[in-house]
Formats: sequence, structure tokens, C-alpha cells
Amino acid sequence: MADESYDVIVIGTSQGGRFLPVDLAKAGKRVALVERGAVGGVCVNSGCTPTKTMVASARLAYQARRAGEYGLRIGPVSVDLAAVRERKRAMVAGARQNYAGRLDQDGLDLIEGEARFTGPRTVEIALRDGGTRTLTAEVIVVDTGTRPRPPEIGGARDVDLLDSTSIMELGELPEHLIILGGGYIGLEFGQMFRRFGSEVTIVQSRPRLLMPEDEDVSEAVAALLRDEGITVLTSAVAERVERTDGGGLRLTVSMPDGERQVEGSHVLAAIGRIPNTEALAPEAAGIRLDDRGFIEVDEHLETSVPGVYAMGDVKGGPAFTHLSYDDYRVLHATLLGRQKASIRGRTVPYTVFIDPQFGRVGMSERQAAEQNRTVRVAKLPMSAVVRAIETGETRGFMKAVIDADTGRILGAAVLGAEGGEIMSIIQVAMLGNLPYTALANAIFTHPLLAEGLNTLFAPDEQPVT
Ligand SMILES: Cc1cc2nc3c(=O)[nH]c(=O)nc-3n(C[C@H](O)[C@H](O)[C@H](O)COP(=O)(O)OP(=O)(O)OC[C@H]3O[C@@H](n4cnc5c(N)ncnc54)[C@H](O)[C@@H]3O)c2cc1C
Ligand SMILES: NC(=O)c1ccc[n+]([C@@H]2O[C@H](COP(=O)([O-])OP(=O)(O)OC[C@H]3O[C@@H](n4cnc5c(N)ncnc54)[C@H](O)[C@@H]3O)[C@@H](O)[C@H]2O)c1
Repeated sequence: MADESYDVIVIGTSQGGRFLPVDLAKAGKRVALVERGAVGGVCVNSGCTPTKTMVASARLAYQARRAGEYGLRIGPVSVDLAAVRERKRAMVAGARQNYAGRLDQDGLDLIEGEARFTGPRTVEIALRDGGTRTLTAEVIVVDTGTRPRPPEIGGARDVDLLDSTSIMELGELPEHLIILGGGYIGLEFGQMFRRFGSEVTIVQSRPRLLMPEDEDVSEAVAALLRDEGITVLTSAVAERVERTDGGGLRLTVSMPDGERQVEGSHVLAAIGRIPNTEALAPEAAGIRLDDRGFIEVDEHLETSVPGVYAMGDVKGGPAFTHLSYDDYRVLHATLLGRQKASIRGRTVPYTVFIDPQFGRVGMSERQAAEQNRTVRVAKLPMSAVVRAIETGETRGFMKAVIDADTGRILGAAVLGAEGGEIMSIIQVAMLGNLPYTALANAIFTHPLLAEGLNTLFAPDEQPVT
């Protein structure tokens, strides 16, 4: 078949990039949108939507078990994992349907298949229903994302390990879930399955959980997970995994004090993600990759090949849906606006959806020290916040890093009830370039968690470091 010509080809359908092909088509461009899997990408199908749906079930189980503390009698709580999975499946199906509905736009062709570059402007699609199509366009946007990194430990290929997608399809509770990795995915699933009723062991190769964060954060997170009955092993390097005679799994872990064996029923690998670039063959177009296989881009998200752009996780760096969405904003300006936009200097907030949530934005205390900044560090335990006391959710703390000279807020870390929302209030103050005194003196409704910001930012509370 002859090559088919489009104005723009977008490869991958992500939650972040869901508006770009539609906007381009509305603007009169002929757009091909190529997807090899389910529409909506990771966030909708196997990331944010299903995990946060299941986290909600786990939180309810946890709260229900605490009912007695609140003066309620509701009896023993047990979890029907198959029913939790049904709720999750329904949520994903709804989100996917919603997504697909948005693609009904004149000028936009959704092509189901796997894209592969055969030249700088040419892409061959292996169609899901068989056969191939060859498309050409002056502008190509790569939004192909990442997938779980397979562990390179002895025996891993001989046993069935779970990843973040397959674990959500379990219909029965693991008796003992061993998790490799103490990052976002390891912690969210670890707490979730503990609350569902599994025994859980987290095996983290680095000295701390959430290694990029300040030490007090890692310690507090480890303490609250241990408090819920999770075993947390740090500086624990998994060496090999094998099946036991009883049908379980045995993990051999090397730790500073020697070798240890952990036996469990299931092992989840949550050790990071790798870019979806093999099938895409970007080298055929001359697109430069970094040494880990991610696509290199400039501040306008353009790759080393003019006219070819990359957005979302496939370009490396922080991997969040809201960042993929911001990439859409940048590409919209570049491809449809009058002026190019840039990704330089973006403030990237994030929230780890453990309970209590951990919300973060801007500079950490350690980053400030590395930059030799003179800062004030404000810290307030959640047990000092009236709302947290009244609702019985006093675990965690609020923390802010303030420039000692200008009084501007440089960053915040909130481990506490609605930690992501509280962090976002501080983020807005940072966006508005407000001095910390604006939050110290603001009138917040009593008794909200936000009220804690008055105390957190009270000038007397903050030692200079
Ligand atoms: C378990 C889990 C939980 C998460 N929770 C959160 C959260 O709470 N908040 C948050 O902000 N982020 C979360 N994330 C991260 C978030 O999902 C990603 O950052 C986001 O999905 C990245 O979007 P993207 O633009 O890179 O595209 P993706 O969502 O990765 O989509 C890429 C699409 O490209 C398709 N594709 C790949 N190669 C080809 C090809 N050659 N041809 C055609 N199609 C192709 C894929 O099938 C996929 O549909 C989570 C991730 C995981 C795994
Ligand atoms: N709430 C959210 O926004 C959210 C939730 C889930 C995932 N995500 C995104 O998905 C990405 C991937 O999550 P992730 O948890 O897989 O990666 P991660 O990079 O957050 O954490 C991986 C952890 O595994 C550890 N590790 C690496 N190799 C190991 C090994 N062999 N044995 C034991 N531990 C090992 C690392 O030290 C690290 O702590 C995240 O970086 C994040 O961007 C975001």
C-alpha cells in the first residue's frame, strides 16, 4: 500500500497527552493517533486510576478496623480481593470509555497497532488486526511511556514474579507478599496489601525508603509502615529467588550483617521503569537516546531530529501524569501557539499515595544544604494540628524550607492526612512568590488541617540552618 500522509502523527495515548491530538485536529490538521494497547495509557489502565481506586478500598479497611477507637461497633473486617478487583476494573473501564469518547473528532484517526520508525518522517504500523500501514508526517510526537523494569536477580526468569499491573489482577490475597523496591510503587502496594490482610516484607536495596527524600521523611514513613505490621528491610540487596518445595518463593537477600532468606507466597518487583523504545526503533529515524535508553529532548521537547518531539515518561526525568499533562501544554504552544513554550524551571509537585499521604514540592532540606543555601526549616508534627487530633489522624508532620534572607518558601514536605492537598496550598504560595509570613498570618477556617500552616510558619518555630 502507498504511504499515507498526515500532518501530525502522535504515538501513544496517555492521560497527559489526551488533548493534543484532538486540539491539533480541531485546528484543521490531519492527525494519526497510534496506540498498541488500551487507549488511555498507563495512568488510566494500569497506573494512577486503578491503584488509587484500590488504595481507597485499603484505606476503608484500615479505618473500619479502627472503628472501635471512634466509638463504633462494626465487627471483624475482611477483604474480598475479587470484589476489590471488580470495583477497580469498573473504574478503569469507565475512565477508558471516557477517554475513547474524547477521540471522536473530525480529522483524527485512531490507529490500533504498534508504531516503528523506518525513517525520520516515516512510521510503520503493525496493525492489531494484522497487516501494516506506513504513515508519513512532517511532525511526529512520541508519547510511548515506560514499563516495569524486570529484576536482574538469579532465578527471576524461572519463577513468576508480579509487577505493578499483574498484582492488581490477583483474585486471592497473597499470604505473604515480598516487595522488591522501596519507592512509590513498592510503598503504595505494600501498605495496600497489608491492609487487605497479607503479610508484607519490603526489600529495599538502598539505605532508606524513598531515597530521594530527606532522612526524617524516610524514617517516619518506615516507622508508620512498621507500625502497621510491615517488615521493612533496607540496604537489602536481593541476590536470587527460587521456588520452595511447598510451592512458595524464597528470596536470598544480602544485608550489611550477612545473608538472609525471606520466604513468601508472592514477589512483586517494583524497582523502577524502563522506556518503551525497543519496538519503536527511534534509531531508524536518527533520534538520540540517553545512556539509559530514554529519548533526549531540548527545552521545547524536540528530539535530535527536527520536527520529532517526545512527551511524558519516555523522555526520562520525573514520571508523573501531571508532568505529561504539562508537556501537552508546552507542545500545544509550540505546535499551535504563536510562541514556543519551555519545560525549563518547572516546579514539579508530587504525592505518594500511602496513608497518610506524602506531598512534596520544591527544594528539600538536603537539596538546600547541597546548594549551601541559608535556610530556615519549619516543622510541625500533625499531632499539633487540631483537625488531625479531632479526626484521629495524627501521624506524620509538615515541613517547609524557607530562604532565610528573603523569607520565600523554597519547598515543602507534608506527610499527613491529606498531605498532597496541604502541600498544594504551600505550592500555590510558592507560585505567588509569597513570603512565609503570608501563611503565618493568613486566616484559615477553624478547624481545618490548613490551620496548621499558621503554626508551621510562625516565625518563632523556625531554626536557621
Ligand atoms: C502503578 C502506577 C501508579 C502510578 N500512580 C501515579 C499517580 O498516582 N500519579 C501520577 O502522577 N503518576 C502516577 N503514575 C505514573 C503515570 O502513570 C505516568 O507518569 C504517566 O502515565 C506517563 O504518561 P506518558 O505520557 O508517558 O504515557 P503512558 O501513560 O505511559 O502511555 C504510553 C502509551 O504508549 C503506548 N505505546 C508504547 N509504545 C508504543 C508503540 N511503539 N506504538 C504504539 N503505542 C505505543 C502504550 O501502549 C501506552 O498506552 C503511576 C504509574 C504506575 C505504574
Ligand atoms: N503517586 C505517584 O505519583 C506514583 C505512584 C506510583 C508510581 N509512580 C511513578 O512510577 C515510577 C516508578 O515507580 P517505582 O516504585 O517502580 O520506582 P522508584 O524509582 O520510585 O523506586 C524504585 C525503588 O526500588 C529500589 N531498587 C532498585 N533496584 C532494586 C533491587 N534490585 N532490589 C530492591 N530494591 C531496588 C530503588 O532504590 C528505589 O527505591 C515512579 O518513579 C513514579 O514516577 C508515581
